[in-house]
Amino acid sequence: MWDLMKSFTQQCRKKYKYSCPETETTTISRPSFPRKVRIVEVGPRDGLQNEPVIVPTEVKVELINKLSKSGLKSIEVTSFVSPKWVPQMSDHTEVFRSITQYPDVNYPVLVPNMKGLAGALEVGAKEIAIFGAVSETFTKKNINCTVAQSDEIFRKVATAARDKGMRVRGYVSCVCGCPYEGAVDPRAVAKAANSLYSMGCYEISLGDTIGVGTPGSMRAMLEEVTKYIPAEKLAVHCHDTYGQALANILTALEFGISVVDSSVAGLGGCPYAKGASGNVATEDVVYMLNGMGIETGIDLEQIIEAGEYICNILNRPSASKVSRALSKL
Ligand SMILES: CC(C)(COP(=O)([O-])OP(=O)([O-])OC[C@H]1O[C@@H](n2cnc3c(N)ncnc32)[C@H](O)[C@@H]1OP(=O)([O-])[O-])[C@@H](O)C(=O)NCCC(=O)NCCSC(=O)C[C@@](C)(O)CC(=O)[O-]
Repeated sequence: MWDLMKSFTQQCRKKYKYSCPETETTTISRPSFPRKVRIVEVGPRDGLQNEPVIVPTEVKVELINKLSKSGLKSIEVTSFVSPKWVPQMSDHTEVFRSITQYPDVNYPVLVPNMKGLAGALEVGAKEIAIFGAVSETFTKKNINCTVAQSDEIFRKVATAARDKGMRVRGYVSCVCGCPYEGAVDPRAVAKAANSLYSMGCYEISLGDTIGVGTPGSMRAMLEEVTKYIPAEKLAVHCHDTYGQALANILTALEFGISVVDSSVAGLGGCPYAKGASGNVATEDVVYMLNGMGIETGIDLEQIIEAGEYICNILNRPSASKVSRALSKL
């Protein structure tokens, strides 16, 4: 048994390139993680879009203002999608116009088509996010078209937005699995990410929309995607349905990825991915990164306070383990 364990350990060392001295107390050399991580807060959009009861505009504005004070540099504010499809985001214009914008913070908005881009331009947004997916069924349910059609639409949107001087971020959904089609081929993820990259997206966020990924599937997917897109142009967007999000983020950090999407209080889910829970909680990501000595520039207390604020309004406990643990002290 012991021999078997020893040979397994040696295989793992080779595979994962750990260098361990053969002594009684083996120390595993640390993979080189990024020194700094930028967190993209998606709670006000990805988090709230799934709330069944309409959240008052002034609450959304107050939440975003609180988040702006925490040191976050990127807060996805709302989406300019069809109000028939996602009524919760129908106050996008008022929300965007009412928030206090800090000069060193980006306030991207999600845009599905040219009509959405027109709305974003009208309010003076400087950054948009477009969103593709690997799976045909998810794309049909989410934006009512095929993957090829969505590529065409987003290429037009990205070109027009960049012509107007806007920054464009791209999402790929279902990178570790699709709620309708199941397992996803990492090569298909690389193709979708590359397509967004070729449209001029400055960053591609890889979304584990239903949170089924594990460090194993995340690694396989990232190995494929990083063949085509440098790690410094990638972000990860991990939902925490199966409790794997922090482990998956750690895997991404090992690849040199230094941008992580997260949602205050772990709010959210996707209206077109039944059963998917919220994004990983921002509080939990910041706590982990603090513990690893990785800079985020974010004040954990202020994020916790913003999380408590929205949870009190929604009348539910926070999905952040860190926030729950600290509230018991
Ligand atoms: C794409 C459409 C519009 C197609 O929807 P459609 O019904 O095929 O569009 P249409 O062009 O036929 O238009 C239908 C109606 O919507 C209007 N319309 C059309 N576009 C807009 C617009 N931009 N803003 C406002 N109104 C719009 C349009 O004017 C028309 O109004 P009517 O003539 O019937 O009165 C629709 O499917 C849609 O809005 N989908 C968005 C769904 C969504 O927001 N999903 C969640 C975000 S994705 C996500 O959460 C995943 C992510 C990004 O977080 C990453 C991850 O976790 O994986």
